[in-house]
Amino acid sequence: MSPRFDAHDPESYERPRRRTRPRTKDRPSYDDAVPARVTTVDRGRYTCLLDDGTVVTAMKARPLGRKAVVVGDRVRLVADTTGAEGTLARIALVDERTTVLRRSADDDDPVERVIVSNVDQLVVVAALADPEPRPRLIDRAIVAAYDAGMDPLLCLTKPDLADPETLLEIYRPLDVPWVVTRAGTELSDLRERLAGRTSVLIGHSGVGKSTLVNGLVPGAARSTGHVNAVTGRGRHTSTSAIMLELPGGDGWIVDTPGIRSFGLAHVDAERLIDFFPDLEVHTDACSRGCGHGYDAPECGLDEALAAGDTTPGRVDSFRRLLASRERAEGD
Ligand SMILES: Nc1nc2c(ncn2[C@@H]2O[C@H](COP(=O)(O)OP(=O)(O)OP(=O)(O)O)[C@@H](O)[C@H]2O)c(=O)[nH]1
Repeated sequence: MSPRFDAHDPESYERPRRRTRPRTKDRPSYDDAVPARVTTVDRGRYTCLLDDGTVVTAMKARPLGRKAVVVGDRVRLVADTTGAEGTLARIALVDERTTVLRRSADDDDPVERVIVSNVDQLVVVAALADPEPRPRLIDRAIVAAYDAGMDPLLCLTKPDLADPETLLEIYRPLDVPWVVTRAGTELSDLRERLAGRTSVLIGHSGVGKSTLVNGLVPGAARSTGHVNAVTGRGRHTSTSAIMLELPGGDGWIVDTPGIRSFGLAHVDAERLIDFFPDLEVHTDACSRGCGHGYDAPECGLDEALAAGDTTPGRVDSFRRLLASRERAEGD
């Protein structure tokens, strides 16, 4: 059996004897701890990148307890940080996160998962066909981005299979920037948007995210799958989030496993309308207390629909999301 503590464990040295001194809450200062960034997590092992490019494998130090450490976290490492084969560092501290992207499996799921931290742009990758685009999932992801204080970017893939125009008609009125990418091309529009930023890529399985990542970061070797002809779904070929530096040090991307749902249990139903700015402008004339839902009487959204100032698809997307959130909050 391996010992529970070793010489590097911050709690193990100068451990007071119980009878002579009361237990202190003071933690070691970690002055010598080495700053690093978590690039991927696999079964309790954290791959961390030091500022000088050294890749170090680490585990959590005991004082962190059950605190989650996620991809994107800026951490302080102690113990062996050489990165030499077979060595293991310890994550002693996690720096305060500037942003966190969370999602729950469903809107009423109390278990929230932090997917990634410290990113400033959320790239919603959606295929124009194979699998069919799912505007409601896209809308949810955009809401999640705004809620997390990140800038959304819509990235539409597989333009050789369907005309982007159909989907762009929905999203053009929003202020959400978009790019269209095709596998095997330069990806220059996307690169421009990613330059100098830290971006997380999310999207339903099979939309071509791994293909994009491989195009952006040569050598990333993200495995690509084939879309199942029957279900239209990818095979979930990517299993864990991973953070990669763009060539030339021009920013970072985080590739996440394909997702099927994007629960928003943490977003207040009342605030939802703020995340649909193209619809929000039509609610000025609504009476106080108007919830803008399906059954709201004399709602500005219905007037806008009647006047042709918005589309049924957009209003429906908002109202479905609202109904789902209200149901969850009423539980
Ligand atoms: N026609 C066409 N096919 C593409 C394009 N980009 C990717 N594909 C194909 O779409 C399939 C799925 O691509 P992946 O990159 O594996 O998709 P993913 O989103 O990473 O899927 P997961 O790994 O399951 O999350 C592959 O067969 C790709 O070759 C494109 O621009 N056009």
